[in-house]
Amino acid sequence: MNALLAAVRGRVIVSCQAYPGEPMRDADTMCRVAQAAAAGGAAGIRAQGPEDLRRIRAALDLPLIGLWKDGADDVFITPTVEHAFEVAAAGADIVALDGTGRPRPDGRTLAQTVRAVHEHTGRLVMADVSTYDEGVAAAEAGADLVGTTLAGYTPYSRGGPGPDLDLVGRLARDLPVPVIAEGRIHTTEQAAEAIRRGAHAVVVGTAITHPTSITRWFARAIGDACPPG
Ligand SMILES: CC(=O)N[C@H](C=O)[C@@H](O)[C@H](O)[C@H](O)COP(=O)(O)O
Repeated sequence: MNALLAAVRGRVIVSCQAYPGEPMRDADTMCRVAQAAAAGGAAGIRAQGPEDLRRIRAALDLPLIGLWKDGADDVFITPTVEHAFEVAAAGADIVALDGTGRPRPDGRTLAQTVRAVHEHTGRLVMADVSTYDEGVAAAEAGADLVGTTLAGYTPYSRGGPGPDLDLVGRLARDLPVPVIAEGRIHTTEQAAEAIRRGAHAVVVGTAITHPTSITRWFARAIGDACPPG
């Protein structure tokens, strides 16, 4: 097995991302968040945007999954080959990209995109998918690993408050490549269950690195528990 994949096997990868307009949307801040996650035992970091990736690459010697969210269209995770090349140039070891079957803005197929990343950058490709069929197709298209990242984020996939652990289990059982459990994993129990179901590694973002969401969860729970009056 590839050394990078071996290094994250059975471990947590922490996604360090802030959204446009948020107070933590700043490369130095994201780098510090990544360093804090590393101190807690993160086996790898997932981060977005060339600037954040460059900063994190310079500060940490951990496997780095990079992506670039761009565009409001359906395909927004590293939508074109040019985005993928930039992500690789910024220091990502693994380029994460949309692995659904939807049309890509540059007109390339997923297989053509994966091949281009392999040939021009030598990096591994993580295909972010939303369904079982997309996972199978992504592995056939040459993706080195498949993530359940987009489950619940396409109009035709299953959403819900928690992670799609059934999807994780089915893909892990059937795919010839490692499956990464990612998306709405909010508790340690869910993360452990993903590993039990065969996930190679677990990516956790919001529950570790997004204080606004975490605060909202507590505020809502306390509000619901508060007696009226
Ligand atoms: C759908 C989408 O755009 N997902 C993004 C992918 O990089 C991130 O916004 C998520 O935070 C990441 O996938 C981790 O998931 P969660 O934050 O639920 O643990």
